[in-house]
Amino acid sequence: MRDLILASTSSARRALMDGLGLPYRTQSPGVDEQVSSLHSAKEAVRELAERKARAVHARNPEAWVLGADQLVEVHGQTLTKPEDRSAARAQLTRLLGQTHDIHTGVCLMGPGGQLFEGLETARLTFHAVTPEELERYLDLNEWEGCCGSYRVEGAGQALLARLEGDRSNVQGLPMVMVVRLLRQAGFTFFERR
Ligand SMILES: Nc1nc2c(ncn2[C@@H]2O[C@H](COP(=O)(O)OP(=O)(O)OP(=O)(O)O)[C@@H](O)[C@H]2O)c(=O)[nH]1
Repeated sequence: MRDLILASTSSARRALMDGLGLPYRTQSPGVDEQVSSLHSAKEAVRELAERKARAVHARNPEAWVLGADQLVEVHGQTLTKPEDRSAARAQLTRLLGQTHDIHTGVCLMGPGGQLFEGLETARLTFHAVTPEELERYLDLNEWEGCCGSYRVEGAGQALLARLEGDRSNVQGLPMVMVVRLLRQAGFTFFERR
């Protein structure tokens, strides 16, 4: 059986991989997530997804390693995970009543150094809500650990006026693409264990 590692500390990514039913384990990528400011959001998430996969693969050269990275892009500005409630309020203020893109880069690295990678974008439009409603949403703390400061599978879906793309991409892994990469790499599914 193939040794598959999810190079991630994200509970949302783990939940998505759990749903797929393939045996896997997780390891923290432990990489510096700084990228050149000259990079576009799409270039940044592709580079960081590969950086995470390579870092864990270097420690586990016989394994298959899946890395991912995500950024929100709104009117040319990129948003990562907010550091505190104030940063989350600023992020959501930029997103409410607007349309933004969430980009996720995915990189699958094999024992022989084979690379399978992809990038997926979802486009979301949020309702404009009152400052009082925004404060009530912030009270739910869904902003913690999420780039863009919302959870599309949680109460944050009440902010969502329109979603184009793979909903799982918003949560952290575009599973339609992840399955495509795994199948390209020769993974088989529904094995009796
Ligand atoms: N549950 C949930 N998580 C979200 C949502 N939107 C973004 N995220 C999370 O936001 C994080 C994006 O930051 P990244 O830097 O790509 O990943 P990370 O959290 O640092 O985790 P690593 O994979 O260990 O790098 C991921 O953990 C995503 O799962 C959402 O709608 N729901």
